[in-house]
Amino acid sequence: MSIEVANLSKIYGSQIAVNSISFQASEGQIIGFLGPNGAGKSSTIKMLVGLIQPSQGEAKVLGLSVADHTLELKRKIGYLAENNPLYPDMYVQEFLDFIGKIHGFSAAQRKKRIEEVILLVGLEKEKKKKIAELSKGYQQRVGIAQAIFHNPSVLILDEPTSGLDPNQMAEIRSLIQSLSSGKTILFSSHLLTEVESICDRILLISHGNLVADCSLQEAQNYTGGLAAFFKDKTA
Ligand SMILES: Nc1ncnc2c1ncn2[C@@H]1O[C@H](COP(=O)(O)OP(=O)(O)OP(=O)(O)O)[C@@H](O)[C@H]1O
Repeated sequence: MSIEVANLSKIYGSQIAVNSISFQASEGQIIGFLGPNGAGKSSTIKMLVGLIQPSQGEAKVLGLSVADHTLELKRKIGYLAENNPLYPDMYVQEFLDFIGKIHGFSAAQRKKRIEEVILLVGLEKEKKKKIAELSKGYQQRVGIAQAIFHNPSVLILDEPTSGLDPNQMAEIRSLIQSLSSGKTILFSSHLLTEVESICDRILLISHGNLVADCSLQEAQNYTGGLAAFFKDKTA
Protein backbone atom coordinates (compact mmCIF):
# COMPACT_ATOMS: atom_id res chain seq x y z
CA MET A 1 0.00 0.00 0.00
CA SER A 2 1.25 3.49 -0.81
CA ILE A 3 -0.91 5.27 1.73
CA GLU A 4 -2.69 3.84 4.76
CA VAL A 5 -4.71 6.07 7.02
CA ALA A 6 -6.33 4.59 10.12
CA ASN A 7 -8.72 6.49 12.37
CA LEU A 8 -6.81 9.71 11.76
CA SER A 9 -8.02 12.79 13.64
CA LYS A 10 -6.87 16.37 14.06
CA ILE A 11 -8.32 18.50 16.77
CA TYR A 12 -7.41 22.20 17.08
CA GLY A 13 -8.53 23.39 20.53
CA SER A 14 -12.21 22.54 20.58
CA GLN A 15 -12.49 22.14 16.80
CA ILE A 16 -12.44 18.69 15.24
CA ALA A 17 -10.91 19.40 11.82
CA VAL A 18 -10.46 15.73 10.87
CA ASN A 19 -12.65 13.14 12.52
CA SER A 20 -11.28 9.60 12.61
CA ILE A 21 -10.89 9.04 8.88
CA SER A 22 -9.56 5.82 7.35
CA PHE A 23 -8.60 4.98 3.78
CA GLN A 24 -5.93 3.22 1.78
CA ALA A 25 -4.38 3.98 -1.57
CA SER A 26 -2.55 1.47 -3.69
CA GLU A 27 0.29 2.06 -6.11
CA GLY A 28 -0.51 3.88 -9.31
CA GLN A 29 -3.83 5.38 -8.26
CA ILE A 30 -4.73 9.01 -8.90
CA ILE A 31 -6.99 10.05 -6.08
CA GLY A 32 -9.02 13.23 -5.90
CA PHE A 33 -9.36 14.39 -2.32
CA LEU A 34 -12.47 16.48 -2.53
CA GLY A 35 -14.35 18.60 -0.07
CA PRO A 36 -15.75 22.07 0.48
CA ASN A 37 -13.66 24.86 2.02
CA GLY A 38 -12.73 24.08 5.59
CA ALA A 39 -13.64 20.39 5.27
CA GLY A 40 -10.28 19.16 6.56
CA LYS A 41 -8.33 18.46 3.35
CA SER A 42 -5.18 20.44 4.17
CA SER A 43 -5.10 19.18 7.75
CA THR A 44 -5.23 15.59 6.49
CA ILE A 45 -2.54 16.25 3.89
CA LYS A 46 -0.27 17.93 6.44
CA MET A 47 -0.56 14.85 8.64
CA LEU A 48 0.25 12.63 5.65
CA VAL A 49 3.48 14.51 4.95
CA GLY A 50 4.46 14.88 8.60
CA LEU A 51 4.01 18.64 8.88
CA ILE A 52 1.56 18.33 11.76
CA GLN A 53 1.02 15.53 14.23
CA PRO A 54 -2.30 13.68 14.38
CA SER A 55 -4.36 14.07 17.54
CA GLN A 56 -5.34 10.42 17.15
CA GLY A 57 -4.82 7.60 14.70
CA GLU A 58 -1.99 6.85 12.31
CA ALA A 59 -0.87 7.63 8.78
CA LYS A 60 1.53 5.33 6.94
CA VAL A 61 3.18 6.04 3.61
CA LEU A 62 5.01 3.25 1.77
CA GLY A 63 4.52 1.07 4.83
CA LEU A 64 6.24 3.53 7.19
CA SER A 65 4.55 5.40 10.00
CA VAL A 66 4.73 9.11 9.16
CA ALA A 67 5.14 10.04 12.83
CA ASP A 68 8.13 7.70 13.29
CA HIS A 69 9.81 8.15 9.88
CA THR A 70 9.14 11.78 9.03
CA LEU A 71 12.59 12.57 7.65
CA GLU A 72 12.94 9.33 5.71
CA LEU A 73 9.54 9.89 4.15
CA LYS A 74 10.39 13.44 3.11
CA ARG A 75 12.85 11.80 0.71
CA LYS A 76 10.14 9.51 -0.65
CA ILE A 77 7.13 11.81 -0.88
CA GLY A 78 6.72 14.73 -3.25
CA TYR A 79 4.62 17.51 -1.74
CA LEU A 80 3.17 20.69 -3.12
CA ALA A 81 1.76 22.89 -0.37
CA GLU A 82 -1.48 24.80 -0.85
CA ASN A 83 0.20 28.20 -1.09
CA ASN A 84 3.15 26.84 -3.17
CA PRO A 85 5.93 28.54 -1.19
CA LEU A 86 8.70 29.60 -3.58
CA TYR A 87 11.56 32.07 -3.44
CA PRO A 88 10.43 34.81 -5.86
CA ASP A 89 13.90 36.38 -6.12
CA MET A 90 15.51 33.14 -7.24
CA TYR A 91 15.86 32.13 -10.86
CA VAL A 92 14.02 28.94 -11.87
CA GLN A 93 17.19 26.88 -12.35
CA GLU A 94 18.76 28.35 -9.22
CA PHE A 95 15.72 27.34 -7.16
CA LEU A 96 15.70 23.82 -8.57
CA ASP A 97 19.43 23.55 -7.89
CA PHE A 98 18.70 24.52 -4.29
CA ILE A 99 16.01 21.80 -4.09
CA GLY A 100 18.51 19.28 -5.50
CA LYS A 101 21.02 20.25 -2.81
CA ILE A 102 18.38 19.69 -0.12
CA HIS A 103 17.86 16.20 -1.51
CA GLY A 104 21.59 15.52 -1.46
CA PHE A 105 22.16 15.36 -5.22
CA SER A 106 25.72 15.96 -6.43
CA ALA A 107 26.42 18.92 -8.76
CA ALA A 108 26.44 16.61 -11.81
CA GLN A 109 23.23 14.86 -10.73
CA ARG A 110 21.55 18.22 -10.13
CA LYS A 111 22.52 19.54 -13.55
CA LYS A 112 21.02 16.47 -15.23
CA ARG A 113 17.88 16.36 -13.10
CA ILE A 114 17.17 20.09 -13.45
CA GLU A 115 17.05 19.67 -17.23
CA GLU A 116 14.83 16.59 -16.88
CA VAL A 117 12.26 18.19 -14.56
CA ILE A 118 12.20 21.40 -16.61
CA LEU A 119 11.22 19.30 -19.63
CA LEU A 120 8.75 17.19 -17.63
CA VAL A 121 6.81 20.18 -16.32
CA GLY A 122 7.07 22.27 -19.50
CA LEU A 123 9.27 25.08 -18.19
CA GLU A 124 11.78 25.09 -21.03
CA LYS A 125 10.88 28.56 -22.32
CA GLU A 126 10.74 30.09 -18.84
CA LYS A 127 13.77 28.46 -17.30
CA LYS A 128 16.01 31.52 -17.46
CA LYS A 129 13.52 33.75 -15.67
CA LYS A 130 13.21 34.81 -12.08
CA ILE A 131 10.34 33.04 -10.29
CA ALA A 132 8.72 36.44 -9.57
CA GLU A 133 8.55 37.09 -13.33
CA LEU A 134 6.52 33.95 -14.06
CA SER A 135 2.76 33.77 -14.42
CA LYS A 136 0.84 31.97 -11.65
CA GLY A 137 0.48 28.88 -13.84
CA TYR A 138 4.21 28.71 -14.49
CA GLN A 139 4.96 29.31 -10.81
CA GLN A 140 2.75 26.30 -10.14
CA ARG A 141 4.86 24.30 -12.57
CA VAL A 142 7.95 25.29 -10.59
CA GLY A 143 6.19 24.05 -7.44
CA ILE A 144 5.43 20.75 -9.15
CA ALA A 145 9.01 20.55 -10.42
CA GLN A 146 10.32 20.79 -6.85
CA ALA A 147 7.77 18.16 -5.74
CA ILE A 148 8.94 15.62 -8.35
CA PHE A 149 12.65 16.53 -8.28
CA HIS A 150 13.68 13.42 -6.29
CA ASN A 151 11.37 11.19 -8.37
CA PRO A 152 9.07 10.25 -5.47
CA SER A 153 6.68 7.35 -5.88
CA VAL A 154 4.02 9.17 -3.85
CA LEU A 155 2.99 12.67 -4.87
CA ILE A 156 0.72 14.74 -2.64
CA LEU A 157 -0.57 18.00 -4.08
CA ASP A 158 -2.67 20.40 -2.02
CA GLU A 159 -5.03 22.33 -4.33
CA PRO A 160 -2.55 22.40 -7.23
CA THR A 161 -4.82 24.44 -9.49
CA SER A 162 -6.18 26.95 -7.01
CA GLY A 163 -5.97 30.52 -8.23
CA LEU A 164 -5.31 29.56 -11.85
CA ASP A 165 -7.34 30.64 -14.84
CA PRO A 166 -9.25 27.92 -16.74
CA ASN A 167 -6.52 27.44 -19.35
CA GLN A 168 -3.80 27.19 -16.74
CA MET A 169 -5.97 24.76 -14.76
CA ALA A 170 -6.33 22.51 -17.76
CA GLU A 171 -2.57 22.63 -18.36
CA ILE A 172 -1.76 21.69 -14.78
CA ARG A 173 -4.35 18.91 -14.87
CA SER A 174 -2.81 17.37 -17.95
CA LEU A 175 0.63 17.82 -16.41
CA ILE A 176 -0.48 15.87 -13.30
CA GLN A 177 -1.86 13.16 -15.53
CA SER A 178 1.36 12.96 -17.53
CA LEU A 179 3.36 12.51 -14.33
CA SER A 180 1.21 9.72 -12.99
CA SER A 181 2.94 6.71 -14.50
CA GLY A 182 4.15 4.46 -11.66
CA LYS A 183 3.18 7.02 -9.03
CA THR A 184 0.43 7.27 -6.48
CA ILE A 185 -0.97 10.78 -6.64
CA LEU A 186 -3.30 12.28 -4.09
CA PHE A 187 -4.44 15.78 -4.80
CA SER A 188 -6.98 17.93 -3.06
CA SER A 189 -9.54 20.15 -4.65
CA HIS A 190 -12.88 21.72 -3.99
CA LEU A 191 -13.68 21.60 -7.70
CA LEU A 192 -15.58 18.68 -9.16
CA THR A 193 -14.43 19.34 -12.70
CA GLU A 194 -10.90 18.83 -11.51
CA VAL A 195 -11.35 15.27 -10.34
CA GLU A 196 -13.56 14.34 -13.25
CA SER A 197 -10.79 14.78 -15.78
CA ILE A 198 -7.94 13.02 -14.03
CA CYS A 199 -8.85 10.82 -11.07
CA ASP A 200 -9.79 7.20 -10.92
CA ARG A 201 -10.91 7.46 -7.35
CA ILE A 202 -12.62 9.98 -5.11
CA LEU A 203 -12.32 10.60 -1.41
CA LEU A 204 -14.87 13.11 -0.20
CA ILE A 205 -14.49 14.85 3.13
CA SER A 206 -17.05 17.07 4.79
CA HIS A 207 -16.86 18.66 8.25
CA GLY A 208 -13.88 16.44 8.97
CA ASN A 209 -15.72 13.20 8.14
CA LEU A 210 -14.89 10.97 5.20
CA VAL A 211 -18.32 10.79 3.58
CA ALA A 212 -17.40 8.91 0.39
CA ASP A 213 -14.62 6.67 -0.86
CA CYS A 214 -15.47 5.35 -4.30
CA SER A 215 -14.46 5.17 -7.93
CA LEU A 216 -15.08 8.18 -10.16
CA GLN A 217 -17.50 6.01 -12.12
CA GLU A 218 -19.61 5.29 -9.02
CA ALA A 219 -19.84 8.99 -8.21
CA GLN A 220 -20.74 9.83 -11.80
CA ASN A 221 -23.48 7.19 -11.76
CA TYR A 222 -25.10 8.83 -8.74
CA THR A 223 -28.59 10.11 -9.50
CA GLY A 224 -28.07 13.65 -10.73
CA GLY A 225 -24.40 13.04 -11.49
CA LEU A 226 -21.25 14.21 -9.81
CA ALA A 227 -22.62 17.61 -8.80
CA ALA A 228 -25.57 16.03 -6.97
CA PHE A 229 -23.23 13.49 -5.39
CA PHE A 230 -21.04 16.27 -4.01
CA LYS A 231 -23.99 18.36 -2.85
CA ASP A 232 -25.84 15.51 -1.14
CA LYS A 233 -22.82 14.00 0.54
CA THR A 234 -21.53 17.30 1.89
CA ALA A 235 -24.91 18.74 2.93
N1 LIG B 1 -3.80 25.74 12.72
C1 LIG B 1 -5.12 25.73 12.91
N2 LIG B 1 -5.65 26.15 14.07
C2 LIG B 1 -6.98 26.15 14.28
N3 LIG B 1 -7.88 25.71 13.37
C3 LIG B 1 -7.41 25.31 12.19
C4 LIG B 1 -6.01 25.28 11.89
N4 LIG B 1 -5.86 24.80 10.63
C5 LIG B 1 -7.09 24.53 10.16
N5 LIG B 1 -8.01 24.83 11.10
C6 LIG B 1 -9.46 24.66 10.96
O1 LIG B 1 -9.71 23.29 10.66
C7 LIG B 1 -10.75 23.19 9.68
C8 LIG B 1 -10.23 22.42 8.48
O2 LIG B 1 -9.28 23.24 7.82
P1 LIG B 1 -8.43 22.72 6.57
O3 LIG B 1 -7.51 23.83 6.18
O4 LIG B 1 -7.87 21.40 6.90
O5 LIG B 1 -9.60 22.54 5.49
P2 LIG B 1 -9.54 22.48 3.90
O6 LIG B 1 -10.53 21.45 3.50
O7 LIG B 1 -8.15 22.30 3.45
O8 LIG B 1 -10.06 23.91 3.50
P3 LIG B 1 -9.75 24.84 2.18
O9 LIG B 1 -10.33 24.12 0.99
O10 LIG B 1 -10.51 26.09 2.50
O11 LIG B 1 -8.27 25.04 2.11
C9 LIG B 1 -11.18 24.61 9.34
O12 LIG B 1 -12.34 24.93 10.08
C10 LIG B 1 -10.01 25.45 9.80
O13 LIG B 1 -10.41 26.73 10.23
